[in-house]
Amino acid sequence: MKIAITGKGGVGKTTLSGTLACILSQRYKVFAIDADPDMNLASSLGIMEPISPISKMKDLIKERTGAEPGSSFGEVFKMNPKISDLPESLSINYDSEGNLKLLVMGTIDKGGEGCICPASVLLKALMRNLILKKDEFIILDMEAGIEHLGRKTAEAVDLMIIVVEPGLKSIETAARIKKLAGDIGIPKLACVINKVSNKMEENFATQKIKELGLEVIGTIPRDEEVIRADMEGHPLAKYPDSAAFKSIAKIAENILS
Ligand SMILES: Nc1ncnc2c1ncn2[C@@H]1O[C@H](COP(=O)(O)OP(=O)(O)OP(=O)(O)O)[C@@H](O)[C@H]1O
Repeated sequence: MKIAITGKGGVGKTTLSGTLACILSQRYKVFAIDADPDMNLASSLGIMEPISPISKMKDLIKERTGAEPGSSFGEVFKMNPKISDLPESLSINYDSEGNLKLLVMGTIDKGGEGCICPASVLLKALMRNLILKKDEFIILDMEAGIEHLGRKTAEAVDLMIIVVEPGLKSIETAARIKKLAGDIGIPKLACVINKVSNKMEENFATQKIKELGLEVIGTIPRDEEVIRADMEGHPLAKYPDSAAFKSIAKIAENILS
């Protein structure tokens, strides 16, 4: 199953992605893909060493596409680089059993819309390969803009989760994501409400999401343990008794049911 996690900046996409990946990897093979420019997924898994994103692997980009990253406009390079071996060779094993693997995509400094440069061609090909070919769980931590998924890749995403927090800004972003997701053919959308402090906030967000015609598949409370885990550089999965972890475990069950 392929799950893309999106939403406005700072709503908790990475916390949800990392924790869901940990929970699902207890039963399934999981590829966690960091496609968010902030590249925080590794630290939400408790991996503190710096990781070089694929977008910055100059030698690899040159070897596979035949061109230097950032090469000048008009340079000829391969549009269909060979990438089938890369998901395994470039991923970082999170656990000793190899059930949870992490891939950090990185970002391309775009010169304009729809940048076609060697690095972006390689990343897109890699994403397509992972999403279309792998039958494991894929958890894709994304930025709010989802156009770069591309229509063909989007069709292979089974579920897109939009994370919202109680407040109109993240709901407005959810509305925009819903429209884009419809445009590129994402088959199923659902919302998770994060950072909920009380019933009033939960009711507010639930009502707004309903008005958008979206389903809520879970609510995560605002929880000091999430902040503690973040400060200590631990994954939230290290705090299985925390209210936030338990709520995400329920969301995982919901997804699997
Ligand atoms: N349920 C929660 N309770 C308390 N704090 C939370 C909760 N969820 C997330 N946070 C905190 O909010 C901040 C943003 O979370 P996170 O990095 O997961 O969001 P994001 O949407 O991935 O952000 P970005 O868009 O910047 O990548 C972090 O400091 C995190 O610890």
